[in-house]
Amino acid sequence: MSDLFSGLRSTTEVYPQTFLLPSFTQTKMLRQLIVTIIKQAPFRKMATPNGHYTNIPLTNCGDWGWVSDEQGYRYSETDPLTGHPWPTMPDYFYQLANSAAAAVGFNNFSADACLINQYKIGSKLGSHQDKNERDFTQPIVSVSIGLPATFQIFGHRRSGKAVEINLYDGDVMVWGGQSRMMYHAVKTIKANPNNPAQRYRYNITFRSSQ
Ligand SMILES: O=C(O)CCC(=O)C(=O)O
Ligand SMILES: [Fe+2]
Repeated sequence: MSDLFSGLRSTTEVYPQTFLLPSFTQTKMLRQLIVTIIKQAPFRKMATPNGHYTNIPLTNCGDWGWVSDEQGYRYSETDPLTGHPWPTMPDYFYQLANSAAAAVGFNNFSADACLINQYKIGSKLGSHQDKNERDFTQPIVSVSIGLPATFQIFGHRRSGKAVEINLYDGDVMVWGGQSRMMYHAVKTIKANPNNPAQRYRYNITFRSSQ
């Protein structure tokens, strides 16, 4: 683990091969880097195959970006909004993803895609699997910034009883191995009574897409 991202509280396995790394990172630099990224590739909702739009505005950085349109979900080397390559993944992001993965035993993680979601108060993310990547031996590394959230783990069923994990600014989750294909969701984001000025939650997921 690098000194930059050493955890303050202890790591827990919240579900088989799903790890919570509380306060693993500071988020000031991450926010600044997101500001730079969205100047080149703004947050946007994307059309979905069922004729709707994604609930959550999103963007990407890295060699590949997750995209959705009427045809389906996939990874693309270019931003459909601009036709340009996605912004380069900042080295700081790459180091963070690697050190989080390595901290829980995924030593060869190499993210080539980085999806950034923007949640406002009242928004949520429905149950889904992250399954558009090619190599399911590689984990997902997920970083929470801003407003708290409740992350739900359903396991191999889409719904039913969930394990609920509270996620706060700076928390990182890593899931891989037998959890890699788990169904997961984010419950409706609420205002933070400890910080009423906070308006958004950002989530960055690092993926090995190819
Ligand atoms: O926002 C989160 O914590 C999870 C996001 C997620 O599951 C996704 O982007 O696929
Ligand atoms: Fe996901």
